[in-house]
Amino acid sequence: MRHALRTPAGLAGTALVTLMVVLAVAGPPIWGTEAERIDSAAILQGASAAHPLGTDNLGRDILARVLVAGRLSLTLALLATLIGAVAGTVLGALPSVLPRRAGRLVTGAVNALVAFPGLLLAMFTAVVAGLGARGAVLGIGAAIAPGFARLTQTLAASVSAADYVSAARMLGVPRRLIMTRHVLPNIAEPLILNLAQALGGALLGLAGLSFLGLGVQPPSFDWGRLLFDGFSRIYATPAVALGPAVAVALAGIGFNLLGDALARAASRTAAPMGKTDRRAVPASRELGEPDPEAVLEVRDLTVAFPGGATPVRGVSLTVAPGEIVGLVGESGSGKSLTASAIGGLVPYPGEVTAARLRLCGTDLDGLPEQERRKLLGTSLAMVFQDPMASLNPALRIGGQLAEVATVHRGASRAEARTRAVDRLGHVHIPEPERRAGQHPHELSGGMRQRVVIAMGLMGTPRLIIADEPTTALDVTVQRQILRLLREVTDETGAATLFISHDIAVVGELCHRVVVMYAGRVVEELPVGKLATGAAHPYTRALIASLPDMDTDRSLPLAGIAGHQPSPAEVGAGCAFADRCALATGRCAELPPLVPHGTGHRVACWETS
Ligand SMILES: Nc1ncnc2c1ncn2[C@@H]1O[C@H](COP(=O)(O)OP(=O)(O)OP(=O)(O)O)[C@@H](O)[C@H]1O
Repeated sequence: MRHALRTPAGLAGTALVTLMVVLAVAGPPIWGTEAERIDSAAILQGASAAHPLGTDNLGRDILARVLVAGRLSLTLALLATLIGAVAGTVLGALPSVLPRRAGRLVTGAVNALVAFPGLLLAMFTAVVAGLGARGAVLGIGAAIAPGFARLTQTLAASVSAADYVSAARMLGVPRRLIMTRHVLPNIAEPLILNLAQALGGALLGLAGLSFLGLGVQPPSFDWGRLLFDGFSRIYATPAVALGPAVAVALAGIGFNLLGDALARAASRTAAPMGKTDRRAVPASRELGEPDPEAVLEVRDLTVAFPGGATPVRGVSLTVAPGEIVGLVGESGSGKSLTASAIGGLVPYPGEVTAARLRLCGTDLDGLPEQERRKLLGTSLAMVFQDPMASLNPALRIGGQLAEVATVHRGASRAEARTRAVDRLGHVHIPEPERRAGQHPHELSGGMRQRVVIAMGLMGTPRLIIADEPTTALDVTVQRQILRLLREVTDETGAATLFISHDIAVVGELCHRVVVMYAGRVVEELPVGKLATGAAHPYTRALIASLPDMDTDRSLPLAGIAGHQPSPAEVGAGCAFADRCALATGRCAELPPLVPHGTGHRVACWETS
């Protein structure tokens, strides 16, 4: 930040803004009397030694008036900017809080206002609100608001994709609270930085309105008003108009330069905001027997996006209490979208359909929205890939954990905090009391992931969905987190859906493995059969590509030739056929997922 302010532009901006602020504070007490002193002997004079910028029609010194007018000009600009910023931020935040239809209406209105010329909007509002300083401030505020609204919407949209916002949504935190607690604090910095630039614009705008006679009215005067008064004499005695014009220009340039420098400094130092990694591709169809014991029961789950892409097609799976099921497949096979669909987190305009989607024996589909959120919030814990993105960087660890208990259990703040500290200890975080008072950036990656797991344990989760929870961690920490997941599953009896592209890790941790390819389940088998009993050519190829003790390290690792088709490319038959050595003409028809021994199912014409 300091570095950016030390650039020539930053220094010039800081100097000009400091000068304007000093002028606003010291101007009226020093030159106030001189600015108001009427001198009938010196009416309408040009520049002279006694009056460097001349005098007005009452013989008042224009230089003194310019120096005094700084206070009113800056105060009005500040007011207009604050009004515009607050109104704009509220407008920009509304779509995230309102129901979808009303939200779209507000977004449409903001878009229309952004397209409307700002000065016309200001003049229109100023005239409607009444001539004078109040009308001008409201007018300029109205002209500034759409820009802030658009900025808020854009920034909020980027933060809304963060995992910690998804987690809060899934926990059933009300939208209003998500906005004020998770989104606004994380977009406050760019919004505040934008204020400096907006202030420069407001100064120019207000001067413009006063110059047009729509702003400050006599006997008050700001720079715009002085410009208005001197303009008719500009050809005879230019100094009378140039004085206020230079003041407006310098102030406007100063605030813009400072705003630019601050924004540049922020963009250089800003930590990346949370991101979600959601790619997609097509999948498989099968209806197993209904399982009343299952914690999670998914039948024929499909996620489609407009334009024909269906990255998840007919996925069916169940997870029993205390069971860890691995959902494995290469990048883009639809694993994360399947998890998002279960958690109700598929982003708009994605459409989720399922013949059955049951959590803890309750049909999620038929449940009213509020109850669904409550059930998901209390029974489902989600652990995402990037723990930093899963935690709100602006909140302390303890506060984030406590939110779960206050939202769902109605716990008092003290109770919620005690439980948060207890849960942190439970996931083996040393000095949990101290850690609870820290922010996410003060913790290591592994510790953050433990915090995310602890957050899941704030409720009494029946299902834990861990989406690539160790991908962002180094190997040693990976092991610790995997051990912790196993421990938590054993202790709580929760069902765990463990998503990974790493079949070796899945083989170590899970009881059962579900293999996805291009949006479908192609094989489901007990982990014991993985090494030698896998039947689908894709599963076998995945296992064959794993290096072992006998692998010749001088040769490149074996891979699977070809690439997985994208959701838009998937045809009617087996999506793996193009890469499969066993493929025959029959593979043009979609193979169903059929039993292949105990607890084993496979979708392949050639091996089933
Ligand atoms: N919001 C979206 N709109 C359109 N397509 C999407 C969207 N989100 C995901 N997809 C598509 O869905 C497919 C599956 O994505 P998904 O994230 O579920 O894959 P994945 O198996 O979890 O991959 P990875 O292991 O890389 O996370 C991708 O090909 C992606 O293009």
